[in-house]
Amino acid sequence: MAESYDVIIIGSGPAAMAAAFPLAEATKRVAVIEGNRFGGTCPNFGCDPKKLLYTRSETAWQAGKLRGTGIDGTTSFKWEDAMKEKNNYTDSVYKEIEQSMKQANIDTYHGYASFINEETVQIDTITLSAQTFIIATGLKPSSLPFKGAETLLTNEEFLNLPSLPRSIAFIGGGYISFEFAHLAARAGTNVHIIDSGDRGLKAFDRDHVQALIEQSEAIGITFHWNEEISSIESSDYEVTIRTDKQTLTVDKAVHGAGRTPNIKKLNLEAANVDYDGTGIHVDGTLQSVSNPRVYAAGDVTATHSLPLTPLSSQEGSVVVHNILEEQKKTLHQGAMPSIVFTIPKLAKVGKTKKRLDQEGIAYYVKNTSMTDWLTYSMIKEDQALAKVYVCKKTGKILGADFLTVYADQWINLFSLAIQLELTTEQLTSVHYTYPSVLGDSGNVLPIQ
Ligand SMILES: Cc1cc2nc3c(=O)[nH]c(=O)nc-3n(C[C@H](O)[C@H](O)[C@H](O)COP(=O)(O)OP(=O)(O)OC[C@H]3O[C@@H](n4cnc5c(N)ncnc54)[C@H](O)[C@@H]3O)c2cc1C
Ligand SMILES: NC(=O)c1ccc[n+]([C@@H]2O[C@H](COP(=O)([O-])OP(=O)(O)OC[C@H]3O[C@@H](n4cnc5c(N)ncnc54)[C@H](O)[C@@H]3O)[C@@H](O)[C@H]2O)c1
Repeated sequence: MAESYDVIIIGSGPAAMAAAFPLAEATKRVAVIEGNRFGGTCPNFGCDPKKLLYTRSETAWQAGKLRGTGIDGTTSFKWEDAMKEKNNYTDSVYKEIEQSMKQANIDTYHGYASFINEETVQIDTITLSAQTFIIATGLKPSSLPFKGAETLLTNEEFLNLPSLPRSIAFIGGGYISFEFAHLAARAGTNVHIIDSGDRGLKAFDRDHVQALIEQSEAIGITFHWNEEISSIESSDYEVTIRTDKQTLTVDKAVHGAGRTPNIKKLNLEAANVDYDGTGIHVDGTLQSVSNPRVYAAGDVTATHSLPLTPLSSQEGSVVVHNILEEQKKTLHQGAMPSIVFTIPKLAKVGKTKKRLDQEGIAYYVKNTSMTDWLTYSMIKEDQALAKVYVCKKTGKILGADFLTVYADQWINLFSLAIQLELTTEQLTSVHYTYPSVLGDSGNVLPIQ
C-alpha cells in the first residue's frame, strides 16, 4: 500500500523549502521528493556557486584596478583554485539541506516523481499518496531547434568544470551567458556570445546594456548578434558551431539560451493538472486551475513572474498559507529587483521607460553618470551609471536602473522605496552615512 502524507512536495529548491519547513512545523505530515541534489538549482547549480566564483573574480578585478596605489603584486582570478572552494560548498550544502529536513520531521525521497493518478505519485518502485501536492520542479535548459543542441554544456556542467578551456562559446545572450562569460573571460578564456536576437538582456535598460556590452568587449568577449545557429558538432577536443553567417570552432559551448518548465517527467495528465510550455496553470492563490488538490510554486508556475529565488520562496510561502488557512492569500509580486552579476553589475527594479510610456504615466527621469564621483573614482571604476524614474504627479519613485559594481546596494534601496511607495522627498530626508554608496542617493533623483 502507498505511504500516505498530508502534503507531498515535488522538488526541493527555494519554493519547496519555503513550503516544507512551515508545513512540518504546523504538524503536517510532509514528504519532499528530489530527483537531483536537495536544495534545487540555487545552492547547487545557480545563484550561490556562481556568486562564490563571482566574489573572487570581483576581488581580483578590484585589486588589479588599485595596483600601484597601495596594493602590491599581481592578482588574478584562478578558476581551478576558486573551483576547489566552490566544491567545498556544493559538496556539502545539499546534504545539509536534506539533513535539516529530516530533523524537521520531513520525510525525504530520492528520485523523479511521476503521477499515477490524482492522489498518488511513483518514484521508481515506491508509491506515495497525499491529500495535497505542491509541484515545485523549477526550470531546465530549453530544447533548441538545431542539430547537436543536446551536446551543449548546461549551467550544472559549466559550474563543475575543474579547469576552463582556452575558448568557450555561450549560446544566448541572457543572464546566464553574461554572468558565465564574465567569469570565463576574467579567468583568461577567449569568449564568444552568440544570440539569435539583435541584443541581449532585453528586460534591462537599453543604454546600460550597451555600456555593459562595451565593457565586456574590453575584457575580450566577442558578441555575435542576429545569428541563427544551424548545427553544432561536438568532439572530445572541439565544438564547431555553424550559423547563417559563419563557422566558429571553440573548445566548449554552453547553453544560455533560455530555460523551460521542468514538467516532462511528472505525467501531469494522470493528475489532471493543466499546463503549457510556460508552466503549470494556477489561479492567484497558486492552486491548479484543474485539480484543487494540487498547488504549484516557484519557477515552474505559469505566473509570468521572473524566475528568481526570492520570488520562488515567496510563492512557496503563499502556498503554505493557502493550505493552512481558510482565508486564501493571492500572490502580490510587488517591484521585484533583478541583477546580473557581471563587472560592473547591471540591475533594475520597478517600471521601465517602455512600460511607463505604454501606461501613459507622466514621469521625470534622471540619467546620471556617477563615474567621477568620489565613491567610484576611489575604486577606479570605469563607468558607473544611474537612471531613476519618478512620477510627475505624486513624486513617488517608479523605477530605477544601475550599472556599477555597487548596483546591488543601489537596487535594494530603490526596491524598498518603490515597495513602500516613497517619494523623492522622503528618500532624501533619510540620514545616510558619509562617505558611502547610498549617501549619494539625493544626487541620482530627478529634481522636480
Ligand atoms: C546559473 C543560474 C544562476 C542563477 N542565479 C540567480 C541569482 O543570482 N539570483 C536569483 O534570484 N536567481 C538566480 N537563478 C534562478 C534561481 O536559481 C531559480 O529561480 C530558483 O532556484 C527557482 O527555485 P524553484 O524552487 O522554483 O526551482 P529549482 O531551484 O529549480 O528546484 C526544482 C527542483 O525540482 C527537482 N525536480 C524536477 N522535476 C522533478 C521530479 N519530477 N521529481 C522530483 N524532483 C524534481 C529538480 O531536480 C530541482 O532540484 C539562477 C539560475 C541559474 C540556472
Ligand atoms: N542573476 C540572476 O538573477 C540570474 C542568473 C542566471 C539565470 N537567472 C534566471 O534564469 C533564467 C534563464 O536564463 P537564461 O540566460 O538561460 O535566459 P534568458 O531568457 O535571460 O536569455 C536567453 C537568450 O537566449 C537567446 N536565444 C534563444 N534561443 C536562441 C537560439 N536558438 N540561438 C541563439 N540565441 C538564442 C534569446 O534571444 C535571449 O537573449 C532567466 O530568466 C533568469 O531569471 C537569473
